[in-house]
Amino acid sequence: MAEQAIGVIGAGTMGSGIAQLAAQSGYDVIIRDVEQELVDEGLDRIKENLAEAEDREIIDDAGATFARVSGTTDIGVVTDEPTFIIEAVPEDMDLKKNVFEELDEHAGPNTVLGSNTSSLPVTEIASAADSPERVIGTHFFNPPVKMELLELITGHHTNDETVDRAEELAEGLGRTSILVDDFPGFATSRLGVILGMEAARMVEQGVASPEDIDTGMEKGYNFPMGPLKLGDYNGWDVRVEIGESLAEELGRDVFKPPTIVKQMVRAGDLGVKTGQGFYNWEDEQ
Ligand SMILES: NC(=O)c1ccc[n+]([C@@H]2O[C@H](COP(=O)([O-])OP(=O)(O)OC[C@H]3O[C@@H](n4cnc5c(N)ncnc54)[C@H](O)[C@@H]3O)[C@@H](O)[C@H]2O)c1
Repeated sequence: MAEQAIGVIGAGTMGSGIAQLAAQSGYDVIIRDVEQELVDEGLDRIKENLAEAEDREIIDDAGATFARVSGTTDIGVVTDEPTFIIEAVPEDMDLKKNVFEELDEHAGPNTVLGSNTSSLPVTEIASAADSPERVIGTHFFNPPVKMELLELITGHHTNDETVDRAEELAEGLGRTSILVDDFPGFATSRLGVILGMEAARMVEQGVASPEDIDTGMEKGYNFPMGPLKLGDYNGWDVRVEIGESLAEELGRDVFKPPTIVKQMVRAGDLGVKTGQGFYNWEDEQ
């Protein structure tokens, strides 16, 4: 089934980014948040980003693209037309389960339900739905319009049709998809977090400067961006949270954040978003 309309739950950073990507790819999109003000903020962000994309000649007509996007606070409206709905509410299991219970109740039987979780078990999120076979992890990267990967995560009950529909959607959105089983850290965070934590441990031990460690990986291993710079972009608070949860789930110390990272987080040096991480980003604010 080719999707015509996409529903997005949550109009925050990722929800608005996914909605923008879908609109740019030719889909009609309806985005839902809990308050009208939040819906409007999400829509404004999409409108601004589309105008910028037009200025940079990435799209032809920002107005026509934005006309494909609408917003609502009503669960009945967001589940009315779309046959693929992507949840992008905060990373909280109870919240996500409530959303999936509600979506499962309202959405028609042909609707696939995707979760943009970056670390929570998809199987547990899906357990809130009466039809867990139509639930799949659809993990986009930030910002969704620029990052080409879509990590698809199959829960214990996810069926083949759901996987096919998610892979078709990835193609429709111009993303490259990978298919991953529901293991802690999926395929990307599991490797990415180790690299970031180990690079930070190397700074702590005085092995080399952040610049030299990153340059080593960029020039020697052909990484487009070194692990410390990437951690600054992701935010070390988010990295610490994922690292600690993976250390516990997988029972491996290599995921544990070193003291230098914990101290940076305590001091509020989270990376690009606060202007300081392993690098200074004040000029980029
Ligand atoms: N930010 C990132 O870099 C990133 C990258 C990949 C994945 N993710 C994942 O994406 C998800 C969303 O993250 P975010 O950064 O966009 O969060 P965010 O806080 O920017 O946005 C979440 C939005 O969801 C809304 N919301 C809460 N409950 C809702 C409900 N019941 N119905 C509709 N909307 C509701 C909130 O009001 C908020 O506007 C999380 O699971 C996160 O782990 C984030």
